Amino acid sequence: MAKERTGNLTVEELSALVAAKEIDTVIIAFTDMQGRLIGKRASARLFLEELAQHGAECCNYLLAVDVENNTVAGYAISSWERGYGDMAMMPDLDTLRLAPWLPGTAIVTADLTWLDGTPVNPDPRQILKRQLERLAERGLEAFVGTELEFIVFEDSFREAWAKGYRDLTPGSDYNIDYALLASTRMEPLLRDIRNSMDGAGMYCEGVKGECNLGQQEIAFKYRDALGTCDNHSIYKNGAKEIADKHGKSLTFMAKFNEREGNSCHIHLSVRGTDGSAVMADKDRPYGFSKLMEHWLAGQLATMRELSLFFAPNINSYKRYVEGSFAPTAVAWGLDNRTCALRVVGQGHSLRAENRVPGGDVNQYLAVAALIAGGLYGIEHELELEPIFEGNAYASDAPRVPSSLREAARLFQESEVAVAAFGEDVVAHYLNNARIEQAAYDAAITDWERVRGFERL
Ligand SMILES: NC(=O)CC[C@H](N)C(=O)O
Repeated sequence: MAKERTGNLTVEELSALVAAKEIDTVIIAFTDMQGRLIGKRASARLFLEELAQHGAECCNYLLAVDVENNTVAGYAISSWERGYGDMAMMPDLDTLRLAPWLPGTAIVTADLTWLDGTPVNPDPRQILKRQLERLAERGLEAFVGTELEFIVFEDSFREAWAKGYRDLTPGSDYNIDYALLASTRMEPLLRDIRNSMDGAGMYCEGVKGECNLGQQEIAFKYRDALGTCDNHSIYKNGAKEIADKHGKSLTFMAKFNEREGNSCHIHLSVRGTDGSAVMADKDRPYGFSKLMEHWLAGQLATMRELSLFFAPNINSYKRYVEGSFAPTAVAWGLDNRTCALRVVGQGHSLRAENRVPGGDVNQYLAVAALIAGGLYGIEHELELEPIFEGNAYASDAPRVPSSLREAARLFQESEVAVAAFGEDVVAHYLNNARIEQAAYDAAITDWERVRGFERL
């Protein structure tokens, strides 16, 4: 059998590529609060000689700025008072990979630590790792798939910026759900993204058109939760870099216009660490084990209070529109796309698809929240509410929060969040939400001018 080419690299393989002058640059990267891939490019030689073992420093404000990279107040770990010192990006060498769309470049994902080696608690990757440890303490392991949708535009990123993101030309002129013809026009870009990600160690399953103009979804095979979340950031950043090379742009924002939004459905299945199908029991209703019932019940019970981690931006909440395939009802159903939790699969693959996150989600935080919710259900042996059948948009089920303000208030009152993530992490992300809310409250939008300038 031919050796599977994965795109992942060992340090020895990297050394050989550096010696052969095929790789000269290593990007050391982490995912920030906003879900962006952040880091530095290092000479591959320096990486091999020093950084692989000792890490690379970066300013600790990288976990304490807003989207505009403004220094903003209210963070315990990072401030003018503390002198905005350094933290370290410690490469996780298991994540070393080629980045075939960047000449001569490899990428490694890093954990953030203080200079004494202790973890930086608000680092999204560490937040997820702690929840994975809690699962492992119960003999459980999570497998995850994230399904990012995005919208392609003919305009380059710089043209789109210069136009204030108005009057852009989408990659198609009509709804292209599963459409092959119009998607073919985008295929040079889409294929480049897919093949590049395969070459970076991901298993790309394919691509399909979606409902909005120019909207697409590239699917990747599920894998261990941490691996999927690491891949997610590399893919998201890489897809934009590749679009840029093609002179086009694409966006993952949750709701670009009043048509269909960009989702990031998260599929999460749980197995015993011994490989057993702990969520399935064919002799019980729907084939769910008691554990599965508690797990789903916990996710439903905590969905509203943890939604800040599913929907982190002002814009995220505009996606929750009746009849848009984005959920509004906190309910579960079997293969029911009107419910927030859509249960699918069987045996090992029996799982809930959480339809709440949009393309703007920070995947580490969302998966951490799903695990925290599920564990809460297991710990308290919560009973699963009856299945929802029919159109959940028209139901009286509790609603997904309708604004960042509401989500932040619920998160602030959440005992589950404090117990699972720690007070410092909760305070950190509440500060981020408050700052984003304040920036929005201070902004005067196009919508207001169009309505008010002449007519009011
Ligand atoms: N494939 C789908 O179910 C579409 C999802 C929809 N685009 C959303 O924003 O939720």
